[in-house]
Amino acid sequence: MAELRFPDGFLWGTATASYQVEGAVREDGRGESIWDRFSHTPGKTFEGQTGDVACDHYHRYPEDVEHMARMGMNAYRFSVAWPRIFPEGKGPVNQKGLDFYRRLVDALQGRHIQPCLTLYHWDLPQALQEKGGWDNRDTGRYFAEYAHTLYQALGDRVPLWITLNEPWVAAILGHAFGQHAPGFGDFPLAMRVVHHLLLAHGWAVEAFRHDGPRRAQIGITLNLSPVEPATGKEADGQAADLADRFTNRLFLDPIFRGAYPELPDLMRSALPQATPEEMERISTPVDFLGVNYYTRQVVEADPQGLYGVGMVPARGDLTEMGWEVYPQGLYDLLIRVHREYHPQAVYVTENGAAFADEIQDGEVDDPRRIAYVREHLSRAHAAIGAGVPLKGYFYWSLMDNFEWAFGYSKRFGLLYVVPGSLERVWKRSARWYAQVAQANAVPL
Ligand SMILES: CO[C@H](O)c1c[n+]2c([nH]1)[C@H](O)[C@@H](O)[C@H](O)[C@H]2CO
Repeated sequence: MAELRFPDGFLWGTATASYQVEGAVREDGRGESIWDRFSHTPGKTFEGQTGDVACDHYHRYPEDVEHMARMGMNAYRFSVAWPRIFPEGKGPVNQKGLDFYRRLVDALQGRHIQPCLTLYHWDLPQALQEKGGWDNRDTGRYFAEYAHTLYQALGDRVPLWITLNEPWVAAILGHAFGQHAPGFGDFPLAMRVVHHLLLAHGWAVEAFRHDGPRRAQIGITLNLSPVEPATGKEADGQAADLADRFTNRLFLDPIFRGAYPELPDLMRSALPQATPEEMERISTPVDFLGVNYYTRQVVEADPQGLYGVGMVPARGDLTEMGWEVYPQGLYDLLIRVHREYHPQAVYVTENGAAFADEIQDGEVDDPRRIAYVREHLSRAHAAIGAGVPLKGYFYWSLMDNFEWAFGYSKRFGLLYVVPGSLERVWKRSARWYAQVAQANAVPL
């Protein structure tokens, strides 16, 4: 049978995040996070749903690790809840919180699954938010101390470390558009948060280089998407260039080039005046870039739009999130990032889709998810053939979980999570993905 073989040692994993799967939000000394506060604020999430219980991964992780092992996964990307380690964001360590992640890493290693640890996937301790959150530079210092604590506790048992998950989403959706925690609608604030998150990333990488684990690697995960103009008109091309600067290059340029991209005056003036030392720190070299890819953006010149940019509504094959299924975008993005930013290594740290999954007689047949993953993996394979140092792929997500403001209404998982019982049921895509991982090849 025709197949696309991947390089030996390629990582096949799934991804989750603490607030989306763990639950147990009051257990073993965990402090409140900004997502506890936000999800409990009326009107912020679908039907007021919260991550209080989520998938109860905090207690069910042994079963979940067993599912990963049965799927033949050799990697698992998860995030640590900062408020479990420092309930107040700083100060004395909560040992019980640290012990949970030690148990999780033990379970993964016991099944030969490489941990890939994200230090920050949006669940900032609420106590720090009350001191200004990411608008306060000190938060970045506390983040580096939190990172250092984990480096010491887990060290080389975690081969891959990610400082931040999608700082653009944390900054812009959380502080400019108000759709995510902490729920502000203040653009200048959001641009200060962009800079402070990048400083936090730099401090955490410096701490890693200074006395972190020797054989492990550190990087950052960015949400990236190709931006295309709706037409060949010059105005649409300019809109696409601006959208690319504001979404992709806003983080790629500081991290890999040590400077922000040219931005419109209003946007630029909202960024704090960065000193050369700060840009040096932000661009402390990383070992890899994590790419979260879901879809492309198509934009047009629109005087009513933000900075004159209008998003063209996606058409064609759409997921439950309304995102266009556009596998070619993954190839285009990987090639662009490789040629323009030259990361030493790249991982697809998230790629996946929500579809209207239904369980019937204990079965979940999800052919669209199988097609989605097969098409994206074929583009990833082509990118490797074109020279991109792609070392692994993490499907989002291991299981259906708390999809932020959408609550549990969007199912991305390979495992269907039964409401109420939280029983995990393999979707057909889980069995398909297991075959891919075990063969290290995609059947065509
Ligand atoms: C445009 O999609 C973003 O890159 C993106 C999509 N996703 C993400 N970022 C987040 O990293 C996850 O926590 C979400 O659950 C996941 C699915 O929505």
